[in-house]
Amino acid sequence: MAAKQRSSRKSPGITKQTLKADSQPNSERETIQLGPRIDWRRIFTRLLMIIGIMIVVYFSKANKMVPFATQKEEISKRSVEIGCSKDYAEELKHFPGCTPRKCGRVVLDTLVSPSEVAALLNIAERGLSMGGSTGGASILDLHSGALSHGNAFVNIYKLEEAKTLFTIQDFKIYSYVKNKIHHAIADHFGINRNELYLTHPTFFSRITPAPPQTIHDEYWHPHVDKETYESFHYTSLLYLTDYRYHFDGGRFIFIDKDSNKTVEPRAGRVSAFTSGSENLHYVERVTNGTRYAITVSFTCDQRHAINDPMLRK
Ligand SMILES: O=C(O)CCC(=O)C(=O)O
Ligand SMILES: [Fe+2]
Repeated sequence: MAAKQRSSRKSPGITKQTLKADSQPNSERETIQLGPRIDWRRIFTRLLMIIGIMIVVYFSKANKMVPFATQKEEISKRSVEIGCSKDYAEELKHFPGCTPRKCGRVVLDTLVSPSEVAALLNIAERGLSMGGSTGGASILDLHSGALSHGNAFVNIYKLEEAKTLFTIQDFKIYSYVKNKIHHAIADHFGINRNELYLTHPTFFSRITPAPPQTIHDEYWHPHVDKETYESFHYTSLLYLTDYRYHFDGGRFIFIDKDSNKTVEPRAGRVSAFTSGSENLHYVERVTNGTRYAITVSFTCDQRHAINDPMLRK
């Protein structure tokens, strides 16, 4: 009876031979067990722990912020080359002299002078004072006239009160700086400048911490410029205010596999990069102050070229 009870309680790892041995005296029974028992529970727990550690290491690496350009340093030129994504395959056939073959990023802090930055910031402030988004992100596009206004856009050139807002000098400086950026991009990426064109949208941006009201206020989503704006081949940003002095948050972040790379806005800093998925990026939410920048965009496709803006009477 006792033996029967024991056999009904048998557990994994106990062999026929052990059961037979049950009938032996206690001291002998212990030594007769066959081989070590496999503790599956322990193995499973260890495995879970290892997987957990691997996940933590992976994500901590992916979220690690490595500065590419801090606000404090003045960088005459800093660049990094990155393998081009496949995004350009088709365009390489159509625009061989312009489509990126050498992809990457470049930061130039001395291309645009402080007085040019001051003049451009002044244009942005004047223009945006005529409108502005109810949410945190406002734009002013001098080419099309688009100006954020409440939860929508108006044409600044149709606003009576904006008729005398801009001068010829404003447009001159805007085009002059744009041309410098155009040349610098062509030089850096080794392409023919005559086959590279300014494209839409090229615009001033103003970002504040105000809560978003529409999708246009949500600038912080990771994106690829070439997907958001189809015509883009090269994106550049000219920052007009300084990270940590004029605003908090608002750093530009490249999302790379190994770690993220940050570009801290600095007045006069030009940050240019190829617009494909090799340069997935986002802008951190601005938590304090006001951030001003200009997005200056370039295409290799002449059908998407835009002209310099002109004073309208
Ligand atoms: O303002 C910036 O730093 C970047 C904005 C941006 O990513 C965009 O307009 O696509
Ligand atoms: Fe972007």
